[in-house]
Formats: sequence, structure tokens, C-alpha cells
Amino acid sequence: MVSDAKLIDGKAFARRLRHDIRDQAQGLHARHGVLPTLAVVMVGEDPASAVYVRNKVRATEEAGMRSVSHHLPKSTTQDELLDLIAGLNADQSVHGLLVQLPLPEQIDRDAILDAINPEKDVDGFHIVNAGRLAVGRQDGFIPCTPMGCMMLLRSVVPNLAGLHAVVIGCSNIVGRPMARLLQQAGCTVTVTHLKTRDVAAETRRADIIVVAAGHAGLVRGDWVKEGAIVIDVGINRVDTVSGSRLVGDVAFDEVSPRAAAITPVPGGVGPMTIACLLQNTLQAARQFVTGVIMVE
Ligand SMILES: Nc1nc(=O)c2c([nH]1)NC[C@@H]1CN(c3ccc(C(=O)N[C@@H](CCC(=O)O)C(=O)O)cc3)C=[N+]21
Repeated sequence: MVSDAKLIDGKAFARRLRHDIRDQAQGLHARHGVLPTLAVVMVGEDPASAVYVRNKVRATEEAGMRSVSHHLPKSTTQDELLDLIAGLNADQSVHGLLVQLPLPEQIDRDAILDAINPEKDVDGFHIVNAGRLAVGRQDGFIPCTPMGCMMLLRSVVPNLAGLHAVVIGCSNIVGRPMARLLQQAGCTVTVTHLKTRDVAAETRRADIIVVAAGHAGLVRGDWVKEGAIVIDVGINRVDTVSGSRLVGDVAFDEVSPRAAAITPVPGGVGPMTIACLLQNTLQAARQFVTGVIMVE
């Protein structure tokens, strides 16, 4: 691809971050004998989830950390999954723990997320960590995708204070935590959702647009103010004549001439999500070490 100053290279940013994390993980191991460890639990056979889980495991090991993965059949009951989580919560050698979503329909997602020890909740999906973020406390885990988006935004504009940000989508995983983080960074934040009357009217006023709608090509050229920064969280697989490819929620060819900076899909937010998962796993291991030192 031609080098383009406005393209935000999430892949390169994530590579550097993973390199730093590797150094820090080695330091922790050398000083305290603690090898940061991430447990990943997957239930069922969702092919996209299987790819993500494999990528997470590989990235964890490449960063010099340990990974433990558990793959359970689609027929797993909620109680069986809760038992596994209880065991991983109690396992002192495991610092970070995540359950890949989505889960099969017989399992209540919230019951599972609530069962994870919040101090191991490296996805930041536990209600306690969501609550910490909601009230502006700094001691929780921040969900990986919004954390990665903030890093990419700050790489373009270090000081976001006073900017108007529009977040499209209000899921607990991306939109809501994203809005909190932008607000804490001093942005004026609008969150649009399915009931919003005119999403384009909102985005046209935005200095920053973050879209996590899961709708290929939703954001069109004329939705975007000249000079805006556009962060595309969408990952949609679309069929082409020669197979399929990944596209975001932004009509990239229309939007990129107008934007001051824009993330591509793939190679934008996705790689940052995984790098931030490693960052949270390192944080969990550090907090484990601090806790051990405090009780000694
Ligand atoms: N408990 C849980 N935590 C998650 O963090 C979680 C989850 N469940 N369920 C599914 C989503 C999705 N997700 C992605 C991570 C990396 C890429 C990524 O690296 N994408 C590459 C492309 C990958 C490809 O080619 O398929 C890119 O955008 O460049 C994408 C998506 C994490 N998720």
C-alpha cells in the first residue's frame, strides 16, 4: 500500500506495544518469578471465535507470557462453565481470564461474566470493572477495543480535550466504555444507537467518529466533516467474486479523502484489541505480585 499519512497503522502500533509488553513481562518474571498467564475459555465451534482465540494465544506466547486455553463443546451447561471458571479463579498461576463471546444460547452471558474474578477480568466486561470505569475510577480493567481506540486517537491528537466525538453503537463491549473514555479525555460525546433519528446529522458535526455498529459501509462520505478523525471498529466479512474479505463499518473509499486520519480494516483497531489484552494481562500479573507482597 502507498504510504499515506492519514492512514492510522494499528498493526504497526500494536506490534510496538506488544514488543514493550514483552520487555515488561520479562522484567516481571526476572524480578518476581511470576510469568504473566492468560486463560482463554471458548465454548462451541463459532469459526470466527476460533480464529480470534488462536490469535490471542499466539500473541500471548509471542509476548513471552503463558497461555492456557480451554475449549468446551457447544453442549456445555452453564454449571459446567461456572465450575471451570471457579477453578481458574482459584488457580494462583492464572492472572488473566476471559471467556470468548458469543456463548451458546443455553448459557446466560451475564451470569458467566459476573462469575469471573474482577481482578482477573482482562476483558473488562465484569460489572465491577464496568462500574469502576463508569464512575471514573482508575483501578479497573478497561475493555480492550476501546482502550486500543483511545491509543490510536492519542497517536494522532495527544490532547483530545474539547473535541466533539460521536460514537455509533452503544454495546457494553465497545460503544459504552468508548464513550466513557472519550468523556474522561475531555471530549463532548454523543452516542447514537438504533433509535437515533438522524445519525448522519450527528456525525457531520463530529471531530472524532468511532463506529462500532457491525454494519458494512454504514458511514458514507457525506456523513463526515472535512478533517475529522475516523476510527472504524467494524469487522464484517463480505463475499466477493474471489471469495470473501473483511471490511469495516466505514465506506473507506468515500470517507478517507475527507478524513484527517482514518483506521483501515483490517490492520486498524483489530490488532490493537489483542495488544491491549496483553497489556491488561500484564497489569493483572503486576497486581497479583503487588497483592502477594502486601500480604507477606
Ligand atoms: N470475550 C471476548 N473478548 C474479545 O475481545 C472478543 C470476543 N469475546 N469476541 C469476539 C471479539 C472480536 N475480537 C477481535 C479481536 C481481534 C481482531 C483482529 O485482530 N482483527 C484483524 C484481522 C483478523 C482477520 O483477518 O480475521 C484486523 O482487524 O486487522 C478482530 C476482532 C475480539 N473479541
